[in-house]
Amino acid sequence: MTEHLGAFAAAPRDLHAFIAGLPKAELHVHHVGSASPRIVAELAARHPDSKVPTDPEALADYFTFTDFAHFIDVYLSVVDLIRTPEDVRLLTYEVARDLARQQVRYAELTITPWSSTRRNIDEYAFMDAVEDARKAAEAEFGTVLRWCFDIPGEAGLEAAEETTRLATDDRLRPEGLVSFGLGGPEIGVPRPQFKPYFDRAIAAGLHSVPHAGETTGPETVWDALTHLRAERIGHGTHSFQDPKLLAHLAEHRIPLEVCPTSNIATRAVRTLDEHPIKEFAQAGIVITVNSDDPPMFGTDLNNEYAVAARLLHLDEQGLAALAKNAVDASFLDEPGKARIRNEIDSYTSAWLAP
Ligand SMILES: O=C(O)c1cccc(C(=O)CC[C@H]2O[C@@H](n3cnc4c(=O)[nH]cnc43)[C@H](O)[C@@H]2O)c1
Ligand SMILES: [Zn+2]
Repeated sequence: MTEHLGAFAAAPRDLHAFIAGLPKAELHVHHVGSASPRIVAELAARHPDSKVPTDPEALADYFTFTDFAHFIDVYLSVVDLIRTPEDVRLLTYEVARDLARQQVRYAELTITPWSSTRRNIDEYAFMDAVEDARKAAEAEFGTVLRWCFDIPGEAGLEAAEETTRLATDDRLRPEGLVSFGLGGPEIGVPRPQFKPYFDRAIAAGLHSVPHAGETTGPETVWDALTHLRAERIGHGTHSFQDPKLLAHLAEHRIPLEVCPTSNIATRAVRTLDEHPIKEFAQAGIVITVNSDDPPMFGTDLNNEYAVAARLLHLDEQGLAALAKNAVDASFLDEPGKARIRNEIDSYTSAWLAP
């Protein structure tokens, strides 16, 4: 079993406590990939024919991946556990609870609606379920959720068409939807083919946030910028291989949604010490730190901040700046951003006061 949370211990104890209480925003976290072992067990109990283990130790082994393709296979077995609107609501609400526990004030959750509608969940009931959970989470936990609907690229243009319809049809489109993404494997799934779908989503007012450069090289990031008009890049890990791209991302202030532990768990990067986050910082790129599929990768957002603190030699002020990067790069409205920025500043000042 991979034990990525071990990295958390590497942060000094005080920094660890500082991170735990720091108000944060999470910009790159997947809906199904956030199902905690407790939720997976509950869903599996509802649907006992599933092959997903429910025992936490067996689940930790099950969530150890040989490569990105293996990760997607396992991911889809968890997707198979979500069969009813009530499953969707439970998952969404419990994900919000886990985020709130980490002092996450705002999160953009990536949802793949096509995976649910193709499993015969009624599209209106699906939208009602996520919206109902969003409103309950905000009222009960104080965590504001917004949605990114993503195309599962490997599923092809039919899935792209359906995802675009679900994201742009005024009768369906949920109030919390702010952005449009592209996920799944990158190898053999060229980004330019999705241009017409992104054009429609952008015309409907959605922000463009495709995954790119996670498992392929910098040319995929260029494609995401040029063809999909990306405003932020999901991962962008392999951007470090192209100095011109690094300069472009820095100059145009296009944030990267960096997910360090995810890159190790899917074997996109060999070790945390080899992670290019340092090169991104040196190039002056706006870095946001995120958890991607936290329970599947044995991590959470607090751990990702601890990893970033270690790799970038950040103190409390540096961590507060990192947290504010995520707020600034988010699609929250200005008053909402100002509220979280002020909270970060007050928390940090109080922590550092003699
Ligand atoms: O739902 C299906 O039946 C289905 C059929 C064929 C292909 C797919 C997908 O490609 C789903 C991929 C799905 O994976 C999500 N995801 C989660 N973590 C990551 C990540 O680190 N990098 C890329 N994608 C990720 C993402 O939301 C995709 O839509 C599904
Ligand atoms: Zn992702």
